[in-house]
Amino acid sequence: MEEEIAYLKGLNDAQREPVLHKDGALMVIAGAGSGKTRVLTYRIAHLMAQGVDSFNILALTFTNKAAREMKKRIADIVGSSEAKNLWMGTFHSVFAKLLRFDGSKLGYPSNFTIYDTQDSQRLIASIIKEMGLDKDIYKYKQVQNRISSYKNSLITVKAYYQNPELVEADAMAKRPRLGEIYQNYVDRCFKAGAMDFDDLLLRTNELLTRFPEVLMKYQDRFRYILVDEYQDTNHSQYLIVKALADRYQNICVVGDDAQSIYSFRGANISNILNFQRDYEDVGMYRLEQNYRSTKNIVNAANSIISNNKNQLEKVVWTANDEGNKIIIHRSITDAEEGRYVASSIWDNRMNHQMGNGEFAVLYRTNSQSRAIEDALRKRDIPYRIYGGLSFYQRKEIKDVLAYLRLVINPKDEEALKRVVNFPARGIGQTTIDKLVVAANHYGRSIFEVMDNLPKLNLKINSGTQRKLEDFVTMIKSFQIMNEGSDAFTLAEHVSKKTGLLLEFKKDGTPEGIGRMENIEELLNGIKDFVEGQKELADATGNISEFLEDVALATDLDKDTGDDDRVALMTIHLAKGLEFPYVYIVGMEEDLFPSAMSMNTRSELEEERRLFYVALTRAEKQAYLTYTQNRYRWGKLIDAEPSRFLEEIDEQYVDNLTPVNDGYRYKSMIDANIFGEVDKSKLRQVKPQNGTPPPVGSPNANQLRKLRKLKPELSKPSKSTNVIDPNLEEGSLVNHTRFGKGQVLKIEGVGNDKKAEIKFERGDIKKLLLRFAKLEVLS
Ligand SMILES: Nc1ncnc2c1ncn2[C@@H]1O[C@H](COP(=O)(O)OP(=O)(O)OP(=O)(O)O)[C@@H](O)[C@H]1O
Ligand SMILES: [Mg+2]
Repeated sequence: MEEEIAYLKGLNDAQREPVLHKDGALMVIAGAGSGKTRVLTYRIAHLMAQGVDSFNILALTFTNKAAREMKKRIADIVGSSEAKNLWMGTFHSVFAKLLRFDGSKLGYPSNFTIYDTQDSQRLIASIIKEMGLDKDIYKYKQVQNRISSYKNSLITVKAYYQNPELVEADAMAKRPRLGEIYQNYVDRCFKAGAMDFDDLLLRTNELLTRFPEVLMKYQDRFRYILVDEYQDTNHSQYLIVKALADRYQNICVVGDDAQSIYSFRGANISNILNFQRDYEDVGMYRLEQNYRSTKNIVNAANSIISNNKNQLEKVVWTANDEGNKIIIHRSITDAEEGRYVASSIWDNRMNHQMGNGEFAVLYRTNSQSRAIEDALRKRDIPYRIYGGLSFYQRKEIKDVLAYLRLVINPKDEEALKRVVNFPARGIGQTTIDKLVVAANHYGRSIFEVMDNLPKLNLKINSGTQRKLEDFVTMIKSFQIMNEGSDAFTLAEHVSKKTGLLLEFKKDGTPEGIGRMENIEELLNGIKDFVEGQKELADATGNISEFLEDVALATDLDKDTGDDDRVALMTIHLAKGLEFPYVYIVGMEEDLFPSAMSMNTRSELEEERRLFYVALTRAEKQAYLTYTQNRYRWGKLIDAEPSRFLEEIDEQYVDNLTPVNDGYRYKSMIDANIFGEVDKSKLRQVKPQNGTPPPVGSPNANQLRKLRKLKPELSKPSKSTNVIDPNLEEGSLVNHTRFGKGQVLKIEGVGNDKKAEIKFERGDIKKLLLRFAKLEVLS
């Protein structure tokens, strides 16, 4: 009879079993893309179809987005609005809701505030300051981490003091007063009627243990409990689930030990291993068929994860197409990496009629988004940053840009209003209002009014008048400096001289420091821009060129309501999601694997699982990119390719083409993949030193050597080229930044040789061949 239920046709045999499993405990352990989430979804639909009241079902997902999608899918399957009644969401959102009902028993108001991580960090930073502790020893982020991990292990302040090992460990780490900070922090949150993220779990546990009648109520309510991504539940979450499921034991969990990536937040893989011990008569299911990805991607992912010693035995295969090989791309700088990603997305969109939403760019840390964002903006490719603000939307970035705009155009009113009193210099709103009135009256700009105060009787007191004049003088001094300086030199000077950097630095809060770091990152970007402009024969690299560049770009920030955007996010956030095209950027040692996670085997294995998660997000095509040099704090750092690149079985990878400056992955690879360029027409550039380049993909050994091969060029500014003798008028070329184009004209000799090129994007540029990153296609 069950075979007749139409929706079960959407499942294979192995998936159908756990969906149809009767009451009791069951667990599905299976690799990425094998339909675990699908099983969970269908099981809920099936329960409802069998008459289980939707009010009695609790489903815990990894993201709220996943919950929304699941609800929609369930509504589709059971064809009713009943799905609305399901309690479904992340642990945090579901238990925040529960605490709003019953948290009053613990003394919290029902409208308690939820502190996000930044709020918590800020509070901890001020407690450290108030206690007069050394902030270099008591680093607020570390302290917050520590407190968070105690909470997730249900170690209250009292329990902390009762555990000599913990107290000792903190004392050894020169933080003997950590317990006091913890106590103060808890008190302050409580007094403020606030819970932090960890409290949402900790207090739920407290509620369920201290008040049996509350526990009974929810046990009775949630007769069926389902948990996605079970491998990443922490101890606190584990205990909540266990308590709630204890009465009926109708619990279904799905997970993949190979995708456990939150142990740094206390996730505990033993939850999976102990499941059979925790419940009676557990139904165990395995799924092996991956429906998401091509054979190449599935096999490559398997080859990576096989390097981990600690893992459950598992098979993953797919009946999907072979697909394209994974593309590895090397660039000289992170900016070039961004441009490669943008141009590749551009090409894929064109050649495969793809929407922007079918692309994702994944990175290990948030700050990597800047270079990618810059490149996407330049190509007018809409994107969305998940889990953070887009770079140019940030307040401090807008502040710096406002000053720079004023240097170029003091009449820029918005810019002037934004910064005339920031950092604060005692120019109040009344004064500004007077200036605006006068400006309107005389038909002049506010700046001009400010510049002529003695002649205009505006009834502004002499003290304020002086402050206004100082501001004018400062902007004028920037203008003078601008005449002989490039954009970076000026921007750095402006950031310091205006007091912006200092303002955020002395603020001392985590937020202030974050803002300061963002300004540094902006300066990195400007520096890189200046280097790039050196290629252009008619560019100077000054600030107005930079601003023009950004102005075009920032238009993209305006929300057009268009949801078709490239997704940018950290790998951690990408868990459970899927995209046809996935770019994993920054495949470099110390970045991925992260420098902070290489001390023990288990840390390294977690990084490897993270890589496995990243790669298995891709349906059709995966790109892995890395760069030889990366800007950090305005300095160029040598980077080595990630060890993970070597770990992929080479048969699934399309790799580098050697060129004269050591090796370089060339954009011919992607051109070739998408059938635009006949590979045989691509010439290989001869090496300078006479040794013929190895042909084809390098093997692991070659890659290893490559990792050791120090980049010849430690700064892009020095990266002068040997001009390709085949370059002539009419040649088809590919530029790392501007894409494909045709040479219209060549002029000059020697170091001055320039080419005028019409690019496919529509613009004509004159490039200095000595610097231009050009490749001759034919
Ligand atoms: N039997 C099936 N028929 C068709 N498509 C399927 C089937 N099973 C799964 N899929 C599709 O395969 C993709 C992967 O499924 P799903 O997201 O459920 O896998 P998962 O095991 O949860 O993956 P992850 O480990 O990444 O969370 C989804 O697009 C899903 O709709
Ligand atoms: Mg899933």
